[in-house]
Amino acid sequence: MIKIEHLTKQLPAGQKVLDDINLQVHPGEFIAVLGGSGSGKSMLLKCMAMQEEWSSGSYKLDGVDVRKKGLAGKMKVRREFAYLAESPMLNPNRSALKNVLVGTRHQTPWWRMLTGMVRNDDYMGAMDVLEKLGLLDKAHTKAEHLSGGEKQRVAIARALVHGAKVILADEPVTGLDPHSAEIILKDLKALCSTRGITIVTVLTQADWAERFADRLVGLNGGDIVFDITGRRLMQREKMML
Ligand SMILES: Nc1ncnc2c1ncn2[C@@H]1O[C@H](COP(=O)(O)OP(=O)(O)OP(=O)(O)O)[C@@H](O)[C@H]1O
Repeated sequence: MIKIEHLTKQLPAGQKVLDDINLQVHPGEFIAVLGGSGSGKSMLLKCMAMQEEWSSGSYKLDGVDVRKKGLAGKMKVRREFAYLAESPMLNPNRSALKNVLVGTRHQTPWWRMLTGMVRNDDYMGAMDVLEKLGLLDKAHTKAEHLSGGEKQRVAIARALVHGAKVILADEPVTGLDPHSAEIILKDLKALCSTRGITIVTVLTQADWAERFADRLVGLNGGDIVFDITGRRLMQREKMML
C-alpha cells in the first residue's frame, strides 16, 4: 500500500504547489487525479515518482518509509513505479520492441542501454506484452513512426516488462482521438483487474475518469478537495475543481 501523509511541496520562490496532501492507495486501484490547470496534478505524480524532492511529509510503501531510506528508498520507487509522461520518452530510432526491451535508465543495466542486447526469454516476454496491448504488428516499427496512442501503449508495455507494480501516468490520453483514448484507458483498467497493477493517472476530461476510475481525487490549488469512489461527479464537485 502507498501511504502519503502531509506531503507539502514548496517552490524555491515560496509558492506551495502541494499543501498537506494525505492519500492512501491500495494495490490494484485505478485512481484518476482531476483538477484545473496549475492545481498540482503533475507535481503530485512527480512527487510520488520521487522525481521531485518533497519539502515535507512521509511516504510509506508497504510500511517502509522510503523518504527516510535516502537513495535506497528512491531506487525502490524507481524500480517499482513507472512514471509515464504525457509524451512518452522513447528512442525514436529503435523499434517498439527494442524500446520495450531496453527500458529506461532506471530499469536497465548500463550495458543493455548501450548495446541493446537482450536474452531470448526477455524477447518472448516483451512480445507477449506487446500482443496483449494489441501492438504485435507494430513490434518492429520504429518508434518515430508510431501514433501518439501507440507510443503510450509502448511505454505501458515497457513499464510492465520491467516489473512496475505502480504506473503513474500523466495525461496519457490528452491529444488522442476518442478511440485511441478508450483503448489506453481500457488497457490500464485491465492491468488493475488482471495483474493487480496500481494506476494513478491525471485525466483532464472528467468523463473519462468517471467511466474508468475506481476513485476520483480532485485537486485545487495544491489541496485535495475531494476523494471519492468513481462515479459521475455532481455539479457541486465539478465546481470545486
Ligand atoms: N519547476 C517548477 N518551477 C516553478 N513552478 C513550477 C514548477 N513546476 C510546477 N510549477 C508550478 O506549480 C503549479 C502546479 O504545477 P503542475 O504542473 O503540477 O500543474 P497541473 O495541475 O499539472 O497543471 P496542467 O493541467 O496545466 O498541466 C503551477 O503553478 C506551476 O506553474
